[in-house]
Amino acid sequence: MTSKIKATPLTIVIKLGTSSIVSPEYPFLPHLELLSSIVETVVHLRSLGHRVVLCSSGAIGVGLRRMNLRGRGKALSQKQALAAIGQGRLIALWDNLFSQLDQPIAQILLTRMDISDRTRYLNAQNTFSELLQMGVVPIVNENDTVSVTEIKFGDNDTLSAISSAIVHADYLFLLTDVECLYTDNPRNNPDAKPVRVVRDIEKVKQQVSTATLGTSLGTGGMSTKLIAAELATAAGTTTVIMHSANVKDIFRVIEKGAGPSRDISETPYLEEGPLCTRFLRRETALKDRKWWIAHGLHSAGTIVIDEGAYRAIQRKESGGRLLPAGVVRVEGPFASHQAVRLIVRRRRRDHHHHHHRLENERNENTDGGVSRNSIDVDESVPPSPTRGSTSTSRFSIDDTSNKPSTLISPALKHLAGAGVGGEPSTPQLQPILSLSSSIASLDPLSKSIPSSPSPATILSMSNSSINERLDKISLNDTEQRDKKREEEEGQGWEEVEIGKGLAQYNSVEIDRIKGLKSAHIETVLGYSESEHVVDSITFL
Ligand SMILES: N[C@@H](CCC(=O)OP(=O)(O)O)C(=O)O
Repeated sequence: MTSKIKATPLTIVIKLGTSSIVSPEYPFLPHLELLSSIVETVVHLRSLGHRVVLCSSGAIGVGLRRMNLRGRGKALSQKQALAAIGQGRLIALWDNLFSQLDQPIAQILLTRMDISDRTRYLNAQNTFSELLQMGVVPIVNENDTVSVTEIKFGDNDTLSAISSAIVHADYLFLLTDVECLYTDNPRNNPDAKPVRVVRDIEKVKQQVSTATLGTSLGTGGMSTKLIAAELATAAGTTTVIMHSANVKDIFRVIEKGAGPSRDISETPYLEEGPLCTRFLRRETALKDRKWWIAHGLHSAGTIVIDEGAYRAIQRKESGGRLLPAGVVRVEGPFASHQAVRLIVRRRRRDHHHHHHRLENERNENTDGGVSRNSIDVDESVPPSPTRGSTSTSRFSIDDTSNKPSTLISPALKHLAGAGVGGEPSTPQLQPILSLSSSIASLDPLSKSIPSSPSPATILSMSNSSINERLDKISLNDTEQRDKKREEEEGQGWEEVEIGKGLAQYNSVEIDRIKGLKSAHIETVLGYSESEHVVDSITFL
């Protein structure tokens, strides 16, 4: 299989979807042969000195089998109950298989809330690190029992990417029931070609439609895999989509390595070897804290800045901090020290010509809907729609490549949810309501945002009325912002999301001092905590 010589130790995350763990139809039998081969691979990787984390879905599927049910029902509570039934048995199954080869495992159940809170994030990181040092294989799943919409990752592809960032993984393997990303749906289009290497996920997302619902049990699909790849590569993790039946190819992939190079001439070997799609990690990975701000932390509001401010905050001397003078608009409510999205408002750059140029480029470079600039298409391999699997996965690729490209990072769109749209099949993260971290720390909100309840009002409301109220606020905000944006776009302006940062004042305060020099902060607010309104800025 591979040499016995110890390799440079790598940290490897392997994600297995529900379809790889149980059969998608009643009676949801576990794929024991496949699971055993995963276990052998992981133990072999460990014997070569690598650290391995497994991200395992399947709790609901195993729960269904235990209860002898035919379907999981629609209610969230039903899914949660089934996950609670199945998770124990799922981990017992893994423990059983791993213990045959004397490999200890650990169970890690996470929710998005654990990632949004810096202390909990660091605690999770410490636990992972300790386990890996002890030679244990952590097995991660979403903590479905407590994971309601507001705090859900939604799919384990995203969870595995976040786990990869937490452990600073070198590789993330997304094992699924197709071999790789294709230029089109190989089931419907015999000319569909495998995509071997992806250097620019953003381009691929614009050019390949990946609207897939995943299997009947899983929630992921090709689109969530691209989002996961975007998150993981930003954290410095090379991400690989591979058929779970080909799990032993992992050795060949890591033997070849996959540097961050964007230049195909530097990595020609990547186009050969096992059939899979490799997303090359970003040349400059975001540092842990910056990645966490950009992707782990939920943003509570938005600050729109002008182009001058955008130029200023890009300079090193700014220290990644924003002065109030450059603020054009504030969308809240948010408290000081909460994360905010940063958007630059700028004149449209010859939009018409730009659009046409993009169209032309797309037509010139496209074969089966995918540009050759951003990906490498394998002409030699015939399309082979899934093998060895009874899965109902719809690998997709209905063509939506002509849709206008979004100005907002799809990864953030997926994670931030409210107010920035999202793919219909992807669960959205709603505004997180943590009474301890968000509401209790809200500074008094002035009457200048009439729709915003005061903290006292919020605290006296029931949880459901708080949620309703916040939903309304964010809906109003979203509607207003969309309307304003439409008006402005018509007048030759556009707004582009550029990053995130930590607010130094609350939304009402920043609204009052926007456009002013820092020296005036004290005069207007009666005090001045900082001359900056946003700190720790992280660009997308
Ligand atoms: N956490 C849930 C499944 C989440 C999910 O569906 O993930 P996936 O099968 O990877 O799309 C479970 O263990 O059943």
